[in-house]
Amino acid sequence: PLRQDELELLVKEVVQIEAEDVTYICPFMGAVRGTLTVTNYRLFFRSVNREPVFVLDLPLGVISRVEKIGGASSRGDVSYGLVCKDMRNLRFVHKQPDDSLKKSVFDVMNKFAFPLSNNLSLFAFEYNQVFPENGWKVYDALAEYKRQGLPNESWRISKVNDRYELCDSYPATLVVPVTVTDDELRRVATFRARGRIPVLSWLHPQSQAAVVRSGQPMSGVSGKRCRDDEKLLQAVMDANAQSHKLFIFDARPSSNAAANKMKGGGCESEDAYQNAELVFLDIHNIHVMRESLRKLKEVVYPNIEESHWLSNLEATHWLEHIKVILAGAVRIVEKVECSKTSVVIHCSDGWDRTAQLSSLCMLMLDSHYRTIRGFQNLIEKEWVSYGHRFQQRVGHGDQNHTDADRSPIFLQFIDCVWQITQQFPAAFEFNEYFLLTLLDHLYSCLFGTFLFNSEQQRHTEEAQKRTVSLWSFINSQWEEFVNPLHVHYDTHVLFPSVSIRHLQLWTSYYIRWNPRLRPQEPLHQRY
Ligand SMILES: CCCC(=O)OC[C@@H](COP(=O)(O)O[C@@H]1[C@H](O)[C@H](OP(=O)(O)O)[C@@H](O)[C@H](O)[C@H]1O)OC(=O)CCC
Repeated sequence: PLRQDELELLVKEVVQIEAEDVTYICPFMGAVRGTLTVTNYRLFFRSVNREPVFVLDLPLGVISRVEKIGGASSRGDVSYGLVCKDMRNLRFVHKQPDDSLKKSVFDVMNKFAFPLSNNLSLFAFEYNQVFPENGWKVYDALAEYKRQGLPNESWRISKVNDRYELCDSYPATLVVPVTVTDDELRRVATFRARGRIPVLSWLHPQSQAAVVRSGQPMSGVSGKRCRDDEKLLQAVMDANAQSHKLFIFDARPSSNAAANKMKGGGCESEDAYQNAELVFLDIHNIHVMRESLRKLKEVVYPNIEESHWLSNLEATHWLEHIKVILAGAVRIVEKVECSKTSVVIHCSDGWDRTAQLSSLCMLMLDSHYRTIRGFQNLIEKEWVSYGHRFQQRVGHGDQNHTDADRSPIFLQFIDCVWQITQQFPAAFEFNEYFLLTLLDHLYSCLFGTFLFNSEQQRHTEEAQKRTVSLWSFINSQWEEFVNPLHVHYDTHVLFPSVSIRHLQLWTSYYIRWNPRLRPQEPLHQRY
């Protein structure tokens, strides 16, 4: 590849402004003078009069907010802070242009960093690079269900959501027990949060035990029941000859499930679901997770206070949340694999914690998802097609950085995947660089894969025609993302240890920008 320190424009990428006398205030090296170039996709800073040259190459989508720090100094210098979504903050000082009419480089940066707030479209809708493979074809729901041996004598493919009229955040293709009719499904949809009815995510190839996902039952404070919902869950259980029990995993703390009753939500009562056992997994909500990452960023960037490192890390609760999510997924895997029992996973809405749990348990249960293409399928299925609200959780191109619906749920999932790769280094076809690249493009707004909230929205906005899939790019340089240690075992089920002693802070991601700490060296060995 070309030398990284030259600005290499992508197709449709156009320089918007260039400023000569800009100084980057590096927290580690101090002031670095250089030129700052802003394009419709990225910010590119290159030092002058310095060996080796220092470069910052940042997709504008990573910027969470640009804030002016203080007014112009006596010498007309203005200082700006760029708070980023990828665990770093950048600080620049720029000589205010003499005639204030001229747009400053930061005004231009603001405009292209927040296109949605400036009546511009995301760069992904201009970027039309052609790759050897069309990544939008990587995932096909029917092919994936066929791979799982579906439909079969117990499970059918329903078209009840064909034009998203049953549930606008679900995919058009749903798998349900053969004994439940579409009309019954429509009645169940009125009883489950946002119409997100219990549907099949994964079927065990040997035991036929099922992993089913859904939104919470809208039982409310009065404990309303829905016969069709009860029949559906009974049919899920009956579809598995191996077991006379159904485990319902409610991802939430039981207190939150109770609190949701006030808003009409709630959980399955054991008298209404006689053959079901209800288990709460104590995973906190999106607000708790957003706050936890905010605290983690504070303790890792820019400086790591050596003396209180471990207590500061513990105080963020980040690794505690990772542990609880992994522990929940392992409990589900034990039920499905060892007890051959079918499970239903839900939370409040069924698009954050439920997606984390269903995708993590499928990753442990089915080695297909541990291949590069299989993992792409897993994300397209359990996250993209089942309506994880990527746009809302990330806030692509939107300047409203205080939006309480933003939350690092997908990052948390990738962190959990990374933890499992550390415990089973040969079990995955992909490497750490693959996971880091995915996260970079969660924010970059270069590809269409993570830009929407639902399959319906993706169809309406013709995402597949108007944007490039991240998988087109990934699969065009496949060898970069392969794990050399990988050995494929078809029927290997992974049971990761979830004790906090075996979990690690993912320093290659969270402490990526502190050059003094070489990420390949685990942090705890340094203190
Ligand atoms: C008095 C009014 C009661 C009330 O507002 O209930 C609302 C709940 C909000 O429910 P919670 O489950 O705590 O929080 C919800 C979940 O995080 C859900 O994700 P998921 O898909 O993982 O479910 C998000 O989509 C929702 O935006 C969020 O509100 O708030 C709480 O339960 C907080 C209790 C500490």
